[in-house]
Amino acid sequence: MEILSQTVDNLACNNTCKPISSTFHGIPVVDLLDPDAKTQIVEACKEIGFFKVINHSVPMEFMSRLECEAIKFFNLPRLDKEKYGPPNAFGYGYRKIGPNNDVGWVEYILLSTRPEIISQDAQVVLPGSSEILWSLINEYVSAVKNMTCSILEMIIEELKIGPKDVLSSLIRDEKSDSCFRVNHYPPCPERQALSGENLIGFGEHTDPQIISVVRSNDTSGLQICMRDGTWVSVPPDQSSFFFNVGDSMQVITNGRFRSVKHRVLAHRLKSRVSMVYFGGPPLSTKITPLSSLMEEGEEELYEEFTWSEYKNLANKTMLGDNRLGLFEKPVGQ
Ligand SMILES: C=C1C[C@]23C[C@@]1(O)CC[C@H]2[C@@]12CC[C@H](O)[C@@](C)(C(=O)O1)[C@H]2[C@@H]3C(=O)O
Ligand SMILES: O=C(O)CCC(=O)C(=O)O
Ligand SMILES: [Fe+2]
Repeated sequence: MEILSQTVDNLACNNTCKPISSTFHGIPVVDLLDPDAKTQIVEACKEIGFFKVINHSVPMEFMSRLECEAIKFFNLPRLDKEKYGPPNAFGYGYRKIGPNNDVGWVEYILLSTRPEIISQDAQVVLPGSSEILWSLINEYVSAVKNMTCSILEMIIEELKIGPKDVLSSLIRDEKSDSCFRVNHYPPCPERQALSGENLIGFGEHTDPQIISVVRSNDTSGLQICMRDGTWVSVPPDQSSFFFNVGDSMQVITNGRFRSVKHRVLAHRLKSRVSMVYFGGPPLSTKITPLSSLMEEGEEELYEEFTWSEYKNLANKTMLGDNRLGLFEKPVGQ
């Protein structure tokens, strides 16, 4: 009990957070049927590193069926779920996020999307009775991956560099080190709700990959950090997708696109369920600015690294650390 109450206290959002404006209505919304969609996506990646996509190709039933099955899994008794964890690096996780003592008011399933790992995970991570959950995850991930590839191709077209599949081929590659996570944030405890504090569901961080795609139920909680350091709440929309620029994309564009800092606060009354696809390249990929994007005389802002090096380093950091900062070149060198 002692440990539990300590954990809860550690999770309270403290005063180091800058003031939060209420729900933000300025999130860029990109309608994929709009002829200007490509321009809007690139603009959003530069300005905020975050945008919402509507009129996409993923059927609503893929999302709602997966959400239903995931809720059934999270409703299992704790001991049953814990047979599939703690995640190493994949599996069921409860409260603990990553390998370095980060905690959140969250439970989750974390999976690789690599075919050989995903089939191995199927036995380890999910209960035999969850074959349905398993097939819904596969169906969902493959649809979201296709949509993500189209977005990456639109970005390349808008930047007027080629070839068109220079980024999408990385996440279509069968060795692509992409992963998928289903998060469940239970309502925050009564004690916390009464004191007026919000619990941190998932602490502030940037995603290390190229791009991440979030879909959630209708419960708010996701917040993004704007350029001036203020946190704004993203209004939930269960039929849309929210794209985050990741650290690797910031490097690939030599700082033109912004890897957005984000976090999740637990809701007082309602559960939040989110599904996040993280598009990552094969482990051996060199993460460097696209040469076709670089202007004459432009200097690379980061030291060269491979995705495997970055991932290994990320696993040694705390969630909120500035991982990319470790690779920044001193200005003027
Ligand atoms: C604390 C950590 C969890 C994390 C690995 C890390 O050491 C730092 C990055 C974290 C993050 C954030 C985005 C994704 O949710 C995630 C799967 C990822 O690739 O990087 C998590 C990692 C994790 O939960 O293992
Ligand atoms: O739950 C969410 O909306 C976002 C979760 C997240 O940022 C993550 O899993 O990396
Ligand atoms: Fe994230």
